[in-house]
Amino acid sequence: MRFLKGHGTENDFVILPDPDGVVDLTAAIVAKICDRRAGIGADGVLRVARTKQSHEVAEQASAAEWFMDYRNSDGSVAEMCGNGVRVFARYLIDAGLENSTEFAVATRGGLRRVRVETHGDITVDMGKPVVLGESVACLGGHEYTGVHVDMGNPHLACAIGDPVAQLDLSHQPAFDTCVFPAGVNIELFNPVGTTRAVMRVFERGAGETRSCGTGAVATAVAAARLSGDTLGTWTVEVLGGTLTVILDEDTSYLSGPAEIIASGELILAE
Ligand SMILES: N[C@@H](CCC[C@H](N)C(=O)O)C(=O)O
Repeated sequence: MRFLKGHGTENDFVILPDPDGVVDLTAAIVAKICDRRAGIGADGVLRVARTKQSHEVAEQASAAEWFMDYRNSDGSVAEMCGNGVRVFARYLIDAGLENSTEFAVATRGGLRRVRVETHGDITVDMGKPVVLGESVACLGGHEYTGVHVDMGNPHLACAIGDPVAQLDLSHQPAFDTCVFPAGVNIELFNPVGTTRAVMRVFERGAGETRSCGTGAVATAVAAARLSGDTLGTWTVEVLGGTLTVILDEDTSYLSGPAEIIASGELILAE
């Protein structure tokens, strides 16, 4: 089958166009595609399906033609992926499947409106972040208290005093499984002033990635709380580049680059 490869601030995805809804994506197939040696290699898979044919999100069909069926690199299903939506939107435009500069994409986490900026970046309306309290992540013998933010998917965004560059994220930080029974994406960030944060992330189902869009918004929410605010524009620096997050009264926006870098033929054999 045909595939494309794309990334948003180096959060990378294999895109599988499936307009007729015929691809049966098992967890094993996804994990193999995402394997960086035996497969194409990616943080996740974006299956491009018609919303009206996708029973999980069919109620969004009147607003969005296309459903982003997102899978993590270990094959698990996730509700939302902020960078994924931006790369998905780039694919829809390049493929001529959307002709307007503003449209909606269906996700398991709900409808997300995207806008193509004149300078080429893609902005997503990420919805209003839901703050659900505080919890703790443990890494390298340290306990970091963070903010539990629901972005459609679960996040724990922890401010750390030291530069994030020295963290060892080769293993998942420990977290409270009673608070996060379905797992959690953990952001560790260093606030720099009142409008900038440097972030690293350990994603549920993928390990450390070079960027995470929902994680960048969760980080902005946690960083804003530290500076005694809840609104404003934040620059979130990740290993793979820079994202901009706007925290508004009613919603949040994520902006940044999104690129398609390759296409080819995938031989799907289990
Ligand atoms: N990289 C994504 C988040 C992908 C899903 C996440 N790993 C989860 O399981 O919730 C982003 O850009 O938001």
